[in-house]
Amino acid sequence: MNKETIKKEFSGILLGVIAFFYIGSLLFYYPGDAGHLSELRWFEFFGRQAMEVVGDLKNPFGIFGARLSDLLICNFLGYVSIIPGLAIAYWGWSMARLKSLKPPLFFTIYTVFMALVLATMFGLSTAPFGDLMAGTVGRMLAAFLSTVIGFTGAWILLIALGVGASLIAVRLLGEQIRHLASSVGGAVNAFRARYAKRPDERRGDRSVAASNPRKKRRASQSRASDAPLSAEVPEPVYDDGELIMPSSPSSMHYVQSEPEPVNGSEQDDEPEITIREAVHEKEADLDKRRLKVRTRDQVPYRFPSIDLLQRTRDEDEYVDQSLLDESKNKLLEKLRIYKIEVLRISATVGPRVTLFELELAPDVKVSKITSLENDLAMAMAARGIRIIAPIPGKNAVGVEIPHGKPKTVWMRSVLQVEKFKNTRLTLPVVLGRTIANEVYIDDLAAMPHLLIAGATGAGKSVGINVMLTSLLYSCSPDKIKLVLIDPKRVELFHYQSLKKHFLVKFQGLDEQIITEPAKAVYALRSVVKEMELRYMRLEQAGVRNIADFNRKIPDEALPYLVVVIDELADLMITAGKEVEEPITRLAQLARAVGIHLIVATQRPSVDIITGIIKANFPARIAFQVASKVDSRTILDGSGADQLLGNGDMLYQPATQPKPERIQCPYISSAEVEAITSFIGSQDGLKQPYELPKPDVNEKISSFSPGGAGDRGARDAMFEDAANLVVMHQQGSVSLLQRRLKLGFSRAARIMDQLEAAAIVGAADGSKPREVLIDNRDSLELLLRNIDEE
Ligand SMILES: Nc1ncnc2c1ncn2[C@@H]1O[C@H](COP(=O)(O)OP(=O)(O)OP(=O)(O)O)[C@@H](O)[C@H]1O
Repeated sequence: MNKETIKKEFSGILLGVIAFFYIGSLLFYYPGDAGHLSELRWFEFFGRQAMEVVGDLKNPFGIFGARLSDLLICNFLGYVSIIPGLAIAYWGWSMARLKSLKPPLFFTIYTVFMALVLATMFGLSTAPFGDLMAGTVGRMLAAFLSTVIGFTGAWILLIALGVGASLIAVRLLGEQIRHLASSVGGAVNAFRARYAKRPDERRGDRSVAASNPRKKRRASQSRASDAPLSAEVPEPVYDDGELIMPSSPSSMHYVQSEPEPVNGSEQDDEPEITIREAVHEKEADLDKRRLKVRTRDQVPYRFPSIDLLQRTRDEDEYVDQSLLDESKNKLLEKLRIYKIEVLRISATVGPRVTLFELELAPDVKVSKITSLENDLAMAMAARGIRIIAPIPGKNAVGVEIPHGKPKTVWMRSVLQVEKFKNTRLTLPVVLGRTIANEVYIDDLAAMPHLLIAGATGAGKSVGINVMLTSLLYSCSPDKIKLVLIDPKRVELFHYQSLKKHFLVKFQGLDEQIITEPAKAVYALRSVVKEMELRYMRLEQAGVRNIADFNRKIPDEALPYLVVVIDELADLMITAGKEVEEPITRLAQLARAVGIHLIVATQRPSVDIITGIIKANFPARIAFQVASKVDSRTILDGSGADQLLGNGDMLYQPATQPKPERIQCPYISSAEVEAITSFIGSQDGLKQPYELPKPDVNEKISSFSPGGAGDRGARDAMFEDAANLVVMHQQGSVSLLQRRLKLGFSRAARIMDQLEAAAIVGAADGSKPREVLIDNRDSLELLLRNIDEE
């Protein structure tokens, strides 16, 4: 339990005690106590006289209780003053259960309002208890209303106000009230179930549990299997150690329907669920930073204000316990059928899915649970179930289950955080919120290129807009330039307004956003040429990368180039190799000179995302895809086929073993337009950033450095092979065969060339060769040096 939780629980308990004291004092109000209190001054609680007075008081809550009740009942709202005491209790409950504090706030307003209405009603009545119920304030309000709108008018108005307020309260608080009722009901049922058992049964349970807690669980499992219902449940069948799904429809029936508890103790055996607290990102006003800057050519530039993004209401953090319990029960029920014993369970409620972390009994094989993915999805009648077995770095298995209350993550909310405002990343791109509600920001410069795939409508274009918007909010036009290639013609046209600030200009082309495949090839070759020229400049300056160059010669600082291709398939179908070659070249070499690619496709098939493209894009995002095969193509594993669409995504950074589930924020076209128009309305830069003309006649691969000093003899795949070997740190011929789809003799020949270029060591029998180059930066330098020899 962390400090924050302890603090909240303590405040909750304190408020509960205050509510008890408040309500109790008023309930035990005794009119005669006022006479005794008049002997004391109002602040006198101690001393001999106070002790004597306490002895005479009838109110069991002492001097303070008697005074409080006298003040509120006689001078304020009479007995009706008790009602706001319920709100204090509700505050306490919400605090202790770590719930959102909005419902208690509504409830407080409602109870105070209703207390005023009821007190006035009692003030209007002529009943003998009217005075005590209404108090002075109630009487005054009643007198005022009956004077202004008459006796009948006052009643009509008060009834209308009371009914109206109650209807609004039921709308706003209905779910919470139901939940509160179900929590109380659940506790009562559990209590009744326990004590409904015969005393000898209870004794039996206790003795089993006392001797061995695990036996207790087994005992209840065997009781469950003795019940008539379990006759319908087929035993899971194993074939050669593999679990086979039971085919009997009756098993489905059993799972779908709520199983009758066999007896009261069935519920007791379920592990308690711990709800993990969501991460509370520290908010920060993005507009409270230096918004006005001067570009290098002394043109004033103003960053877009955060107010250009819609001010959307924060969604409630309220965790619907009943939905959570429902999912947990279904999950545990299913696992119980397959005899998978769970020791502990915790839940993290994310924007779209809940992650249940299950700690399994030591004798349960992890593979047993992974094989249940489809089965669980069917049992829960839900899409989007994903099993992470095990969760990296944890002694637990994760099961992600969509919850019934999906929340939209808004762009504004992910940018207005301290993490983004104070980021030190070179090219910060916000990707969304994790299941723990944390804002996930990554550095495009470190990725260093990003491949995005997802079925149509899954959220790729929104995702690209989110990334570009993050860059526009964090980088000035001096720092980044954009190369936008949009074969679909409709996705990136809003960025046309950035032409005077962020879009590059291609020599020989009029457009700044490229839409035709032939021009896309030209544009990509221009970028390759730019890369070559940048390498030359880096070399002249004697530095290794763009960051060092910009530090060394700030007056000639090079901007980072972000190349976005929204939709690769359209280009690959029409231009094939001509597109693949420059993309591969850039992906392999461009990082050091500050050129980064974001490539998206809705067709993650092997003819679009070729082995060579994939090998050079270690960071990948998968939105929802149609099939497991597509998921494997993009992520090398399943999972993306189980996503929910609308920005639900898996991000696989180059440095992590397993992808992370993130909900991409939503940004509308209108918001993108507002931002780009705002930038476009400012004075443009004096000089556009111009990319050089490509050497159209020269084949792209002519930039390939080869091995052994003999350029002509080098294989065309030499450089790809070098990158692959360095990336995997494994000098094996079979790796080249597999990843580059080469025959053995060609792969072996390339391996010899790599040895001649001192990229790998000499052959040592059947062992993989030693890789002599540690990282891609060193490889890039080496390749350039060999090329010049
Ligand atoms: N992060 C998100 N949050 C909420 N809704 C989203 C999100 N992303 C996308 N959507 C919804 O899905 C719709 C389609 O999204 P988008 O245009 O990004 O899909 P796409 O993958 O680019 O499709 P296509 O490949 O056909 O262009 C959006 O109009 C929006 O309604």
